Amino acid sequence: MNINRIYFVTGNPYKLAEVVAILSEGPRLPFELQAVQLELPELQAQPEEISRQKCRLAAEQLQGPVLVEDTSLCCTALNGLPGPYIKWFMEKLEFEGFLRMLEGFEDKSATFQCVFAFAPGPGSEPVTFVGRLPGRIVAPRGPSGSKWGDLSRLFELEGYGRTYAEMDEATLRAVSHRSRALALVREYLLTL
Ligand SMILES: O=c1[nH]c(=O)c2ncn([C@@H]3O[C@H](COP(=O)(O)OP(=O)(O)OP(=O)(O)O)[C@@H](O)[C@H]3O)c2[nH]1
Ligand SMILES: [Mg+2]
Repeated sequence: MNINRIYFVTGNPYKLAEVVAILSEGPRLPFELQAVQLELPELQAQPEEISRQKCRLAAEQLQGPVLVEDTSLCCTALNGLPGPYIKWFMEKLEFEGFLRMLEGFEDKSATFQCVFAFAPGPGSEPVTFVGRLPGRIVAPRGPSGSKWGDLSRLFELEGYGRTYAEMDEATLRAVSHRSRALALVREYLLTL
């Protein structure tokens, strides 16, 4: 396939910076990654389908190869909710309300899930890549005002005893849901 530039489409500058940083490590990809700041509609569906829909819209709008990503936070006690709607839950409930929602449940386990979707152009069925990070929801710990907001202070990574906000960048980059998914994206892009 003759691709020399892929658009990474997101409205979130932190997500963009992280994707660029992770992809710039390791073997060099034979494509230029070009950031496009665009807020795409996220239609109601299962996480992988939300990403595929974002990807189809982006490929249509930009008429070229596109990569998008959507992050979910899935609570076991809530059968996977809020999932892809976590952004709106945090905006409307703030962290106190979110914690209250889980108060009645003993099981506080949760998973960060990241779904990338890639399409070589409009009209192509997007391919998806999933990365997961297990943990649990805890009372907030770590600096407030960090780039991912309060959610990062509520999620404690399994096996680390530290919240997302308390982790150092290098360790996170090695283990995060986004890094795990991007390892699969890289593997796929290298086959094109
Ligand atoms: O603690 C965190 N560590 C992370 O690594 C992380 N990645 C995303 N998020 C948050 O989860 C929601 C997903 O929303 P999301 O995937 O739709 O992102 P977005 O709307 O900001 O950008 P985009 O959809 O334009 O790409 C948003 O509230 C993000 O702030 C994270 N929180
Ligand atoms: Mg979004």
